[in-house]
Amino acid sequence: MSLLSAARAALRVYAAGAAVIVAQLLRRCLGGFVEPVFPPQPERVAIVTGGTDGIGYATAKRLARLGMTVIIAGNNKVRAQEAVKKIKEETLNDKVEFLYCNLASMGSIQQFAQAFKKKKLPLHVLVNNAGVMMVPQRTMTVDGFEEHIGLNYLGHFLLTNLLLDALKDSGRPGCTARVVTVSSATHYVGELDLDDLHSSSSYSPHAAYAQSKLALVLFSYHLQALLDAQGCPVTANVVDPGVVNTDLYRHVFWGTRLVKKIFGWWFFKTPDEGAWTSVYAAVTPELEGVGGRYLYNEKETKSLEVTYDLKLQRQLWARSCSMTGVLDVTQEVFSR
Ligand SMILES: NC(=O)c1ccc[n+]([C@@H]2O[C@H](COP(=O)([O-])OP(=O)(O)OC[C@H]3O[C@@H](n4cnc5c(N)ncnc54)[C@H](O)[C@@H]3O)[C@@H](O)[C@H]2O)c1
Repeated sequence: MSLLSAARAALRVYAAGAAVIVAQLLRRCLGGFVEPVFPPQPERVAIVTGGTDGIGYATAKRLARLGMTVIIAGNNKVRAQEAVKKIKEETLNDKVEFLYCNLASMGSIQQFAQAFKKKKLPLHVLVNNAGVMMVPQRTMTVDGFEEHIGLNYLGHFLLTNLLLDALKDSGRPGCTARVVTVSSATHYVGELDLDDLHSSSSYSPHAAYAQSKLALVLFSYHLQALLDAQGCPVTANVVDPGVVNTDLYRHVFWGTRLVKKIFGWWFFKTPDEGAWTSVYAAVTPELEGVGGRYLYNEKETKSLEVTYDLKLQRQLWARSCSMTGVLDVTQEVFSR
């Protein structure tokens, strides 16, 4: 990627963020964000990736408050112990635990899935939330994938596929299991380079992040199409949390970090507000049996036009299967 294209990618990502911030500011001025109310979910089990911090922590806490059994999947044991203790204390729900899962390692994801299955628990909700943003230097995962596409996208692709049988076994018509995947408004400015998903020819942290978030939208839509074709009681939706005051911004330009520090309380959503759409997708009766939607501020909205391109969805799915060793059943399922 030339210097010019990298600058263009950065400008596009910042413009996407700025547009969301203006919309959030307007909403704050016009009455703010109204906390949604959800029904209790005492019998249901959820996994939340990246549930130790930020939006994931707020999501895990809200699900625990609704009475769910919550498993936090993450790669930071110390943060996880604190998070589990705090959630238990604040929600008075003891059914919260941590299971180690480094999404930047396919081996670790496989071990996580095995450890979860050993527990013989059902699985009703999988929240694919963890992520990294704008890592300055091109960094590789354990398996040699560029970190944004490897962790944010391929990690969740593999995890979801490994847990799909548990979700299918736990869902029932009228009470479907749900896959909730956290994307971002940056997907609107993302470009998918199927010939160079790992940015090996040149690297832009902004383009790499936006690409990973675009891939997650395409993934969710194709997953829903496969689930529909198989008649499975599982839905897959994708959520956009808005611009949220978390540590995700640790790598952004220092000027942006300064603005966030001073005005974050006003411009940004709180992590709790940022979690509402994930929780909505995970539990609201309004979405019973409804999948393949892009959700923002607890409402359906349109994602980038190219995300509805069925051929691109299939191509990305096939490429992801070959990179992660997942069996691609697309052809078989659609030719039945
Ligand atoms: N904060 C925002 O404004 C914003 C906007 C749009 C989308 N998002 C998305 O929301 C999600 C949560 O982000 P956040 O803002 O809460 O950021 P955060 O940095 O507070 O949390 C990210 C979480 O991901 C986990 N994680 C990172 N690397 C991991 C790995 N290798 N294995 C397992 N877990 C790992 C971290 O431990 C942490 O719990 C991300 O997918 C992000 O892209 C955030």
